[in-house]
Amino acid sequence: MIELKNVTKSFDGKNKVVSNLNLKIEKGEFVVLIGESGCGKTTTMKMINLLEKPTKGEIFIDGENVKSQDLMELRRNIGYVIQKVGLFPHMTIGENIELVPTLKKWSKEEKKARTFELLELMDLPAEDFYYRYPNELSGGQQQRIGIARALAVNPEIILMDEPFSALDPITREKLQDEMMNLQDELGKTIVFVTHDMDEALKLADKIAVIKDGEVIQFDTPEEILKNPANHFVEYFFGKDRMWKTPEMLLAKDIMKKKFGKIGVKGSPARAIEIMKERETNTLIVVDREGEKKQKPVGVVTRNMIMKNNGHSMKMKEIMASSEDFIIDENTNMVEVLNIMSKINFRSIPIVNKDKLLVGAITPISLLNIITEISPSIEGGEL
Ligand SMILES: Nc1ncnc2c1ncn2[C@@H]1O[C@H](COP(=O)(O)OP(=O)(O)OP(=O)(O)O)[C@@H](O)[C@H]1O
Repeated sequence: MIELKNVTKSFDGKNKVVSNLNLKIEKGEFVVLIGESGCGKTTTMKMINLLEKPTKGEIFIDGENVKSQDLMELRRNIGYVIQKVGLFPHMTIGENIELVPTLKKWSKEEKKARTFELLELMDLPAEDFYYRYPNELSGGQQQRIGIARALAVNPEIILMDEPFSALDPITREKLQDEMMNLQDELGKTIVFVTHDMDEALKLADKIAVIKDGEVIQFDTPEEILKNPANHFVEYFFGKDRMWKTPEMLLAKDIMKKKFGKIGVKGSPARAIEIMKERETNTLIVVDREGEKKQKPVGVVTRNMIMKNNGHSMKMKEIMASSEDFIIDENTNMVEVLNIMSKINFRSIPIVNKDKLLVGAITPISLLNIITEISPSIEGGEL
């Protein structure tokens, strides 16, 4: 775990570049620092491995103050990747990756085995790349070497300062995907600086939005989009961004908590009554009456009731069984729309992990969410 406690940094003794900053990064978390140019992202990151010294405040790694650690050891044990990868041109790729293992006095065999392993991990055939020089590699390949080098001694923590920003968009996206796979596999604690919102939303477990050297929101990408801490965060990420990333909208964000429902033993007459009260043509059928701990078992529409026309029948016989279309509350909007397109009624039950009914999605709830997140509609242009 990395903890920054009341950290302040001033280069000139007057202006605070980082101001009383607090941040707690859990083990295995991928944290992205984002903010406008000059807000203090890089300085914050550099203080973690003491490339910059805090003017005030303390930084702890796994509970130990970084100040009390041997500086060289500290830096060698934290992987560091920067934008211009900084490979030494006169050294082979193998030698570049083996820099820290050499400083740590690993044996030749150990170093080579590890470097081969890392090159394969980076999808670069080791037999070939090990012996090449940096200028024989493309920008994307060099950046992969930079990551391999940062991983060489298998550090728990990796700091990455805009590592992909000098790359073309396609290579950049490819490396982001690789980074995500790598993180799934290795589970490192990663602190990643970027000013690219899409990159932050894609990679981060948590995003720290920094403004004037202070963290103004530290949360998951979903929360930052759904509940921005203030206008700056909302403006910074763009109000319509949520709409561009519908996979971040979950059923629980869209669903209505109040909706028409009826027990399996309810009569058609009672169903029609509830439909009138609720001004709806569709009800969720639940396993038992009462407000709590109900499980959805089906959906009934006015048409189904009319077609059956048997007043003595119960909902159980009339309803469409919901086995195929019950949606978990954490299902994303893209999947919700997909499921809704396959059914021919207008209300769909949402359940929690215990399969209990927690809400319903209807066309109205979808419309509400579109209105909420789409700036053009908000402007009254509909
Ligand atoms: N060594 C230094 N000496 C003096 N001022 C510095 C030094 N390093 C950074 N600064 C200043 O501190 C402020 C924050 O810089 P920093 O590099 O941390 O910002 P950033 O958020 O990473 O910016 P960018 O996105 O443009 O890289 C800037 O105003 C910068 O000019």
